[in-house]
This record gives sequence, structure tokens and C-alpha cells, in this order.
Amino acid sequence: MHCKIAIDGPAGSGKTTVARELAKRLGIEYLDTGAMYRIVGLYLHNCGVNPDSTEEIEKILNEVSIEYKDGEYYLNGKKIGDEIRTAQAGVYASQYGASPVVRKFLTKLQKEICANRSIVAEGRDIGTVVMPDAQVKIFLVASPEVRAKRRYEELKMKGLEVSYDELLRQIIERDKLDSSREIAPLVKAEDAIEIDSSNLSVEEVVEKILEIVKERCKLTR
Ligand SMILES: Nc1ncnc2c1ncn2[C@@H]1O[C@H](COP(=O)(O)OP(=O)(O)OP(=O)(O)O)[C@@H](O)[C@H]1O
Ligand SMILES: Nc1ccn([C@H]2C[C@H](O)[C@@H](COP(=O)(O)O)O2)c(=O)n1
Repeated sequence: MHCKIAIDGPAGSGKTTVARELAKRLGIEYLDTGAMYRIVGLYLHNCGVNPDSTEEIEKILNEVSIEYKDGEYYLNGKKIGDEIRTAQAGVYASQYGASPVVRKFLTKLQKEICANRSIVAEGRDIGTVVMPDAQVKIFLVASPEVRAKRRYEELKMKGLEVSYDELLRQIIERDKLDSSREIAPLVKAEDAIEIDSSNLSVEEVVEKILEIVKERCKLTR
């Protein structure tokens, strides 16, 4: 039986870091759905599309292909790099991610990627929409201040000029947008286990989830 692990939570709570490590230790696939929303959000923004215009978004998405191969993303055949990892790309992802047309387009693709395999998928609506049948659902949270500090350190390490106050404002704005939207809002699934990583190391979070996985997926690793 395949082991499906869903990790949802707000920006900067540690989903990507933890999901990657879990997938590595368990020897299973990993999917960062935020990257897909960042790709589409940045592309639609660069095309000057109004986030509220269903017609405009549909027209552009009809001509877009997104592929996921060996852990890499491709937009119209072109490999995606770090351009989607900026704080601004996260804001565009959140803005266009509220569009029902964008969600239908990406959710279909995400379900196809997650089907018929063991996988760790992370995002905002994995346990509620993309993989509602996941055996393991984690809702990973941390205080806005801790999340902003982590993002600040991460972007500084990449040599980017960032302001902690601006990052905190963007994180609070994205939290609000992601959890208040009509379709597929960021919400803890009823059967999800909440983990607050504010005062936990990455290793402690990974170990906590591994215990749950071993119990529910009967995996030995
Ligand atoms: N438990 C932790 N303790 C300390 N630092 C952490 C912890 N978890 C993640 N980090 C660091 O915080 C930063 C953000 O982590 P990550 O990108 O995994 O969060 P995320 O939830 O995927 O964010 P987003 O939703 O915006 O992609 C990274 O630099 C990561 O190394
Ligand atoms: N399943 C998902 C994943 C992401 N989004 C949106 C909302 C986020 O703020 C934005 C960026 O995601 P991140 O890279 O920060 O995980 O993309 C979503 O709506 N649904």
C-alpha cells in the first residue's frame, strides 16, 4: 500500500525543509506545491494578468504547460530556477492562488503527480483537497515572528537585501490571504496532527513525524 503524507501550514513554518528530509529518509517522492503556485503566479504577473480576471487567466493557462521531472519543474519546457524563491514571488503565488481557475489547473496536475505512489506533498490544501485520503496529515505551524526570522536568515544567506519588518508584514499578509480565500483555504484538516515548530529544531520535527509515519504507514525506515 502506498504511503501518502500531507504537510500543510503557513509560510515559513518549515514544510519544505521537513518534507524534503522525510522523503529522503523514507526513500519516497516529494512534491512542493508552493513552487507550482510560485511558477504560475510569477508568470501571470509578468504577463500583466489581472488576478481577478478569470477570462484572462484561462486564456494564458490554456497555453501553459508545467512539468515535474526528477524533482525539477519546467514551464513550457524551460527549467525553473531560483527566480521563484523570492519573497515577492510568494506574494504573487498567494494572490493568483486565490483564483478558482489557477487552483483547478494546478490541483489536477498535483493529483496526477501524487497518484499511485508513496509521496510527501506539502502546501496549503494537501490534506484537505489534493490528498484527502493521506494516511498522515501534519499541520505545521510556528509564530509569525519565528517564521519571519527564519525567512530573513534564509534570504540573507542567499545574499539578498531583505528587511525583517517587511518579511513579517508579507508573512502576515500571505497568512490572511491563504486562510481567508473562498476556495481551498489554508485550514487544518480535521484528521491532521498539529505540530508547532517555533521551539523545535528541524531534526526534532522530522523525528516527530517519522514516528507517526511508522505507525500509520507501517514503513520500517
Ligand atoms: N524547525 C526549524 N528550526 C529552525 N529553522 C527552520 C526550521 N524549519 C525550517 N527552518 C528554516 O526556515 C526557513 C523556511 O523553511 P521552509 O522553506 O521549509 O518553510 P516553508 O513552510 O516551506 O515556507 P514556504 O511555505 O514559504 O515555502 C528555511 O531557511 C529553513 O531552513
Ligand atoms: N498548495 C498550495 C501551495 C501554495 N499556495 C500558495 C499560497 C502560498 O502563500 C504561496 C507560496 O507557497 P510557498 O512556496 O510559500 O509554500 O502559494 C497555495 O495556495 N496552495
